[in-house]
Amino acid sequence: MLFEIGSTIIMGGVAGYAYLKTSGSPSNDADKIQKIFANSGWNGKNGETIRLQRKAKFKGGVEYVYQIPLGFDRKKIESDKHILEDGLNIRHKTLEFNISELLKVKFDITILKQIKKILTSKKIKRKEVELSFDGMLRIKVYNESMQDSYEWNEHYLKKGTWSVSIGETSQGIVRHDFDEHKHLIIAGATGYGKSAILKLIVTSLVLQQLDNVNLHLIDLKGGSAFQRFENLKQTKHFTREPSEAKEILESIQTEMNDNYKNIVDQGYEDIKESGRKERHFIIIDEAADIAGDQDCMNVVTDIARRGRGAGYYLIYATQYPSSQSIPQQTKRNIPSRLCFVLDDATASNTALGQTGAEELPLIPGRGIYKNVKSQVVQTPYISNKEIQKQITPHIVIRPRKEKESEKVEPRQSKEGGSNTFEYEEM
Ligand SMILES: Nc1ncnc2c1ncn2[C@@H]1O[C@H](COP(=O)(O)OP(=O)(O)OP(=O)(O)O)[C@@H](O)[C@H]1O
Repeated sequence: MLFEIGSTIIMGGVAGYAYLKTSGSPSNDADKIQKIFANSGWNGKNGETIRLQRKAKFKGGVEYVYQIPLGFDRKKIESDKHILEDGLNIRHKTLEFNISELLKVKFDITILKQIKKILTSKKIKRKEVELSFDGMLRIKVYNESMQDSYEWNEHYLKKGTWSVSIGETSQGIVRHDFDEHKHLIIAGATGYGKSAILKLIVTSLVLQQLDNVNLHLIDLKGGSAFQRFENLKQTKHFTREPSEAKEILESIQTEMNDNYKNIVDQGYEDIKESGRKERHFIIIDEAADIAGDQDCMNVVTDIARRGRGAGYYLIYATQYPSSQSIPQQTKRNIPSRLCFVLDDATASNTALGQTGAEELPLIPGRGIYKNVKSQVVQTPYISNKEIQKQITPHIVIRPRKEKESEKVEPRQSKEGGSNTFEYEEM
């Protein structure tokens, strides 16, 4: 009996200690935000600071709404958002705390060691912050950070649409709707998820729009990320050679011009209004490799400018964002960006139009998706094995360089059947 009482007191004490040590009341965040702003010199021109107007709880966090003083530089806070996050996390860590683990503690001389081990082995949840401005400054403080990885599964698909799941946040899935926002620029240092998201986009488009999607894959990275898609019936062009890229781009441009003319001649504003179902995706991975070829870049710019009306959408990926690899005119026509971690603020500015990508944590798949607003996302990850499983039914056997006159009736592949292709990623 005495032992039971003793152990209950100890457990209660330990739980309380863990809570006090790691948690704070959410209302303190408002004070902390105010202090962080003051210490960071984020003031208006005459030194006035932000004023809290209201706060409201939402599922997963609290939103603070502030009045901002005149002359307030919002870009500065956006780029230095990490200071806000670090400040909010200094004494405000939450442990994933499970009482059942404490109940397993043995009452011997190692008890303190056991408890310390439990506490230190727990994953610390970091609070994340989202900023937005609509005349007021809105700061959303999330109680939990997003996971480091989200495995892809079929619930990410939105069949029959051009809306592709490209990210997870603690608030849910973020989608890029190609019929709404058209083209997309993807940038990021090597090894942080460019190829992975491109493969996910291609796989999603094929599964969502089997009969309507046309793929033009230009893979200049020297690897084999796109090779598994080469024999899809939806793949109209495929190359890994910069020398072939020009020919392919020019033939796409000719076809786009004809389609555009047809659509406009019939009195429609764009492909969506015309009711046509097919769309074309020109996907260029390592666009920097054709940036020096003015003819190629003229076509790229033309697709970025006029492709939206004809249903020709560009996905333009590079690991070296610079004014040469992403020309100004191309950038102007592609407001949507997905950016993984980059080396410095200059590269982030070029790719995203704002700094911040250089501050992203070094987690593959962690990026900033910028569309109407910019938000940090974790891209869902689809393994090569899963891609193979999903696309195998759509692979056809056909001669490598097929000419119109030589077209053979494609044979459909069966999953696991003799027509399956296996590729090793380089
Ligand atoms: N969204 C993700 N979630 C979890 N892990 C990921 C994600 N994206 C990529 N990875 C991991 O990072 C590795 C590198 O990703 P990926 O090949 O896409 O990088 P990359 O930016 O294309 O690099 P490179 O330019 O060198 O090819 C992958 O093999 C995978 O293990």
